Amino acid sequence: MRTAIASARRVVVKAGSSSLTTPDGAIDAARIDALVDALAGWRTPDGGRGREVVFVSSGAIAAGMSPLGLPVRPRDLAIQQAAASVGQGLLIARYASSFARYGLGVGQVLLTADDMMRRSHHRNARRTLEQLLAFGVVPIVNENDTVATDEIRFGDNDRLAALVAHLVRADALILLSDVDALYTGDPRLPGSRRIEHVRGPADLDGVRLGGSGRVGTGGMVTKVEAARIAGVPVVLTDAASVRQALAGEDAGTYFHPPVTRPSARRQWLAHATTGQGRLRLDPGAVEAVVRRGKSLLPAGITGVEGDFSAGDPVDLCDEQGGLIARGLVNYDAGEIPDLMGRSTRWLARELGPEYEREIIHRDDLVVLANPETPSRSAAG
Ligand SMILES: Nc1ncnc2c1ncn2[C@@H]1O[C@H](COP(=O)(O)OP(=O)(O)O)[C@@H](O)[C@H]1O
Ligand SMILES: N[C@@H](CCC(=O)OP(=O)(O)O)C(=O)O
Repeated sequence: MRTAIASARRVVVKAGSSSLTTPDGAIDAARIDALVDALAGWRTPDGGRGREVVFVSSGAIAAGMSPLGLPVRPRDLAIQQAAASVGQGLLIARYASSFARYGLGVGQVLLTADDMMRRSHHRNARRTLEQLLAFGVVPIVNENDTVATDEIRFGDNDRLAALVAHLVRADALILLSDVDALYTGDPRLPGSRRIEHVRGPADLDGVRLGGSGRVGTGGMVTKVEAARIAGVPVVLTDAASVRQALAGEDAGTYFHPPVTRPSARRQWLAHATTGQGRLRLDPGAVEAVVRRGKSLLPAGITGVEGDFSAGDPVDLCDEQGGLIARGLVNYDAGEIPDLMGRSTRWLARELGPEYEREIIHRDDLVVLANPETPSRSAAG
């Protein structure tokens, strides 16, 4: 028994396009009803309140294919957006009538990656979701496909689901796909075995994470990444197993949570933001920030790139350009060259006491890489 899941009071459940639509691009009403049966049943086991579900639903583009006469999933962004516009309305209408069978209302919440990054939008989204839950309504979240451009899109909803789990401080995340678990390789190939538990990156050594099916987008790579960043227990399985998954039974693949859950602010900084510029640090500053949890001072900075403003998230890199941390910067990009390499005492004496402040305060910093392991390049 997975007790952390069985005792969860608030869960985020994400279903991929392949679980909600037919391969030719139409809503699969029977499967949606079956999924809603399971979610409504879990939510009100004894007709009472107290368990809450936030449902992240993909499938807008896929559901718009057949009505628009599109034989295959479109690649062109404008056609995808038109399909999403048609399909999203149909999906929500279907959820509304399906949940109505249980006397439950639904609320549509469409979000972009930019909404997750901007603190004020993020706060508003959280308030709305909390209010919907307080009304006993089931929020149904999707990416706002009609305004998302290729560069900033989530594309798949796996990462969005993990960010929504952060946003509502969910107890668990359930990812539903058209495969019942993560396998050691593409499950369509002979010899692939189900992985029951993932406790850390070592459990994924040698696992081949393939691409998506006919109507989905991210494949397994984005699901494993979502499980890595969720910060809570995650189950990856198929829609037919959602009841067992929510009951904490042995279904699909169970991703164990980290020993300590990061603060909401650090989760937001690490996973919902992108650096608006880069600061290069000397080895002493890397050591202070990564190992000693110190604030970043001007003395340890050797380079600055980008056109950011005070308050923006910026990436911190080591001398090789490897990404080591991200933080909310206290100065505009244009101010930093005059401060770099200087002690705070010198800056306060020469420029005034307001220049004594850190470049990034340690409460606004999150470490992203351990310098003992090769760091990812921040440029990519
Ligand atoms: N190692 C693996 N384990 C499980 N499934 C895999 C693996 N590698 C590739 N896949 C494929 O990933 C697909 C699911 O991804 P995707 O189509 O994006 O789903 P969804 O629409 O549910 O988000 C499955 O159909 C499966 O064939
Ligand atoms: N927002 C998009 C999600 C696209 C998609 O295919 O996602 P997924 O099925 O989760 O891999 C939609 O609703 O069509």
